[in-house]
Amino acid sequence: MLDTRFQAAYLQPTSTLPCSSAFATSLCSASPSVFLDKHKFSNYVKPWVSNTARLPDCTVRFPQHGNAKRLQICFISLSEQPSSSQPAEQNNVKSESKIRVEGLTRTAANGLPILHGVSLRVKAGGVHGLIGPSGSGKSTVLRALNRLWEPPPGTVFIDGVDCTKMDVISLRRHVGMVFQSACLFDGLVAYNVRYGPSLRGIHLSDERVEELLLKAGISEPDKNFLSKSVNELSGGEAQRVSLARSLANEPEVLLLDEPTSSLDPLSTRIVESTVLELQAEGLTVVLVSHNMDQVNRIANTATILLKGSVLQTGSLEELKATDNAVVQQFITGHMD
Ligand SMILES: Nc1ncnc2c1ncn2[C@@H]1O[C@H](COP(=O)(O)OP(=O)(O)OP(=O)(O)O)[C@@H](O)[C@H]1O
Repeated sequence: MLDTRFQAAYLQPTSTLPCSSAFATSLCSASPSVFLDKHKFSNYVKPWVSNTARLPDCTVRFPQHGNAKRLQICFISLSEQPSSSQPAEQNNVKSESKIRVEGLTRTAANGLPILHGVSLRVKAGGVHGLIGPSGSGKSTVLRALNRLWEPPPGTVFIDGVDCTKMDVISLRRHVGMVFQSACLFDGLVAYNVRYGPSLRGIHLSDERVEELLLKAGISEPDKNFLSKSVNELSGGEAQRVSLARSLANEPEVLLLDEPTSSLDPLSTRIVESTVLELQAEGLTVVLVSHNMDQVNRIANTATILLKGSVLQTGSLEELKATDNAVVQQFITGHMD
């Protein structure tokens, strides 16, 4: 039986998605802590996926009969269930860092190391770039920050509180994440943007939805766009709708995993301006980007990761001033 919080989550709107077994595998490895009904899982997914442990991101249900390549996904990441532990804001611990990572280590199921003792700090209201070559562990660090995989206790702190001690649903509302490839719910654009607040009984007006879409870089988001099916969106539009959906929750921290990878230069600049505007209002941002120009435009601090270890972390000025030639190559965008 599932934890009662997650049974409740089953009642949330669902999305049915045709998919290949490869997609199912990547879904579960990208979100290794999805809660699921273990019986259905073992019937339908075991051949595809080895990690059955946890799924904080969404609930994945598999049909009892019929086409095993249709996943029914019940998203819970934006819902607010009763807290089983103290959320950060109710805890009186004060911290200079909005985010503190201390000796974060992860080892893959096959024993291969992914992260070795990563430590970094992000000040409240800062934009922190996570830089490094492909496979260096940037997304793994990012996903630990809102427990898309469960970091070891005592390694990830938000406002000084160990994130593993927080209610995961509350954590995710305050620490929003936008993935490189948008993962939208079946249905209309407006439904997606309204989804998080609607779970708290808040209905966003069309005007507010349009405003959020505009902030996310959609130019002239009119009623026609709001009533568009997400299946009709381009990759770049879907990425921006996904950003608008995160912004609708008014997060305190936004985790951005290459948020402009599918965008044209103009839309990229609009998203960057939004990040800077929100930062001015106090939002803390962690940005994974391969684009060093972008990091230079919007980040004030950064961490360079290399093979799962921190090469250097600090302000961009400190990184630029270092004598380390490898750091210099990263920071000037001459190595990736
Ligand atoms: N669940 C997992 N099981 C096994 N290996 C994993 C898992 N998650 C990540 N890895 C491996 O860990 C390494 C770091 O992956 P990660 O996605 O964090 O890198 P990245 O720096 O974000 O890469 P990119 O820039 O290409 O997105 C990769 O070699 C990846 O294959």
